[in-house]
Amino acid sequence: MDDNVFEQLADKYDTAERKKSADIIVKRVRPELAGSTTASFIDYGSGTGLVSLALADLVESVLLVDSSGQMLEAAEAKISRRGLANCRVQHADFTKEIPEIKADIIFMSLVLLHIPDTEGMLRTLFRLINNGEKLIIVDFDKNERVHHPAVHHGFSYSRLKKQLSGAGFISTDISTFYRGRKIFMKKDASMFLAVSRKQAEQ
Ligand SMILES: Nc1ncnc2c1ncn2[C@@H]1O[C@H](COP(=O)(O)OP(=O)(O)OP(=O)(O)O)[C@@H](O)[C@H]1O
Repeated sequence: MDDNVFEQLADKYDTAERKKSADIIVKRVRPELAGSTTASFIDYGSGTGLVSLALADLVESVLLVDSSGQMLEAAEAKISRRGLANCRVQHADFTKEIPEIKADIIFMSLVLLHIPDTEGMLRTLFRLINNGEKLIIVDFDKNERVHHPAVHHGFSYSRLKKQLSGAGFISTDISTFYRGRKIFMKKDASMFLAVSRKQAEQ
């Protein structure tokens, strides 16, 4: 398929709702990337790049990783149309196979909730982050109104912090930054941002 077809696919996937939530997330994440102009950045579970392509001007390079080839083809079409020379894509599912890649910052937005083994994923991400650098997670706060067999119903600060420290991170700052109507499985919900640090080599 040519770029045009994938742009149409992105248009179909990038609904008004998804764009709105991506805009809210981009606004919250941009200040976290101040001073990161030399950083390599991985967006794990990037989808079509709605969030990370809007962060690309703040970092040295962006690698969009997703388990869906179609999402990545749509992302690639956007990258080439916008001439984003520092962005590329990689097809991977870290729950199945972990590629030989490293980054200064790994970012994961509304993806951890889809991954059954939270601790296993956090340990994997820890290994891929360069010493002294960080993991940024955006996800939903724990929400008793949400019930779905394949999705975590959000995360509590205390449990997630424990899991992050179990994975090796030395510190985590978490804060809720947005509350919205019907944003999580059609239920009212809130989103948090967590920044976890990996110790610099001693
Ligand atoms: N294990 C995984 N590894 C890499 N990418 C993943 C994995 N699981 C999901 N993704 C990607 O993360 C993105 C978001 O996940 P998913 O498609 O399940 O949610 P969604 O369709 O956006 O639904 P929702 O709106 O409920 O979040 C998608 O681009 C998907 O391909």
